[in-house]
Amino acid sequence: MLQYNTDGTYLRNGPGLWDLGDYGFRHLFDGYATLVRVSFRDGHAVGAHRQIESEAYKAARRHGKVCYREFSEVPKPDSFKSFVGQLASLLSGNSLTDNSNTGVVRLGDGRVLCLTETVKGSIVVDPDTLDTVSKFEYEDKLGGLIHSAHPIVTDTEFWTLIPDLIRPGYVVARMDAGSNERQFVGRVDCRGGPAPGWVHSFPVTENYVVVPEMPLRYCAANLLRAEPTPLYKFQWHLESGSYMHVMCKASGKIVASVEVPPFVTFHFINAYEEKDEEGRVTAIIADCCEHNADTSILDNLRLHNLRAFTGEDVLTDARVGRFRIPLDGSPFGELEAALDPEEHGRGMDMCSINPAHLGKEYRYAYACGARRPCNFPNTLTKIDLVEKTAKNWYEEGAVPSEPYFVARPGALEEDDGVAISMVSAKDGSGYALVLDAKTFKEIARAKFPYGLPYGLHCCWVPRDK
Ligand SMILES: CC1=C(/C=C/C(C)=C/C=C/C(C)=C/C=C/C=C(C)/C=C/C=O)C(C)(C)CCC1
Ligand SMILES: [Fe+2]
Repeated sequence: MLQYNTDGTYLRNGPGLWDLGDYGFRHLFDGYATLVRVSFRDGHAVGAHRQIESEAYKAARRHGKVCYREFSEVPKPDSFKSFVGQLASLLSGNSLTDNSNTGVVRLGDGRVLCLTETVKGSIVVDPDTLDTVSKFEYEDKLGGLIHSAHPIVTDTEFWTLIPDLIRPGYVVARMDAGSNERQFVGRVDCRGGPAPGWVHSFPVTENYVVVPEMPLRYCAANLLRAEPTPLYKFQWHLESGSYMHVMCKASGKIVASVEVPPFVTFHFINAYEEKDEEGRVTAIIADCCEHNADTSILDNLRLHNLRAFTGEDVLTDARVGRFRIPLDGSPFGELEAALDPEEHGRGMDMCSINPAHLGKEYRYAYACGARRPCNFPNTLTKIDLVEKTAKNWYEEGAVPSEPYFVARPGALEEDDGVAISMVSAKDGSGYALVLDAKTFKEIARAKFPYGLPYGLHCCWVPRDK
């Protein structure tokens, strides 16, 4: 029995199936999407899980092999002729996967959408039955084969970033809730390197969209390769420089474009406008889970490494990277740790915040941290960005997923609510864990009758919506 007074459904998406008969994927991000739901009602929790019926998943089941280009694996060409065919289908996007194994969002109109980095991998699901309902197709002419896996979604709108690999840059687009038509807002041209930097996510403030350009850039040649390269579909171009661009949401104009120290991030936490005493915006503050400009995290997340913990501390260090992007025309921005990374064991990823603070000044972030030695983030951490401290939850041998913040209905304080995570216990069993977001102490746990695979991102569907 759960003593928890918010009714609704917690959904979590992630790559949950890595084996096809005798064949096993090698990277965490390749797995076919598994959707999990935990519905809270009158103090009770009921759970379910289901595979998302993407074309890539169905074809793999049918043929017993990889049939589309996944994060690291590609279908094996049977002959040179078929390789040429694959090349053509890559350019048209036909061979790209629609395995929507990364995020799940509830749109303003109530539709629930699972997402990955390919545009075609946007799939509408039913949050109650976990049925795969339909493809989500854009009804506009913006095109693009890939996009940021994390759009910014509110009750009224949807912001997305579309990298342009032909003319290196990014298109910023917005869409009204209830619509399938993105509107072009503006374009950012890359300042360095042969291709745009990987944009798994990006932050916004009330008035601006922040476009990161990191030196880990898409690589057309690696997209074509049959075997995974050390950086998969990407390449590290330290010489290209790293930049942060700021676009005005209303006009689409770039109001700042600064060079920053090199960085590697997948997940931005939040951003807000810094103001002076007269209320003028002087800078943009943008926070992210930053991997100390080291791409080894991608290697850390190979299944071979994740399944073989030897007791050695192999998880690379990460921090809350805080960018300060001045709006006074200065050419450089700053990047520093927002708090001492030791506070969260130098592990930092899979973050959430109180959505009421999206794009605004905020104090708390929830994420996965580390208790060392470890090969994967193994704690839940609540970051206090004002006090520069962290509260940590840890259970020996357990692997928790993203702590997802859900506000208490009627909450006035930023941390009045719960953080929900799904935990794989040391013995292989699993449970949903509900932490009081204020104290970061356990309120409840609901055991599953069986263990579930690791998963990535979450959303919350309130019961009366
Ligand atoms: C399928 C294609 C691609 C796919 C890219 C995908 C599926 C990217 C997924 C990225 C994810 C899930 C990133 C999550 C990061 C989590 C971290 C760092 C957690 C750390 C824990 O400490 C492209 C690569 C876009 C190319 C086309 C084909
Ligand atoms: Fe992500």
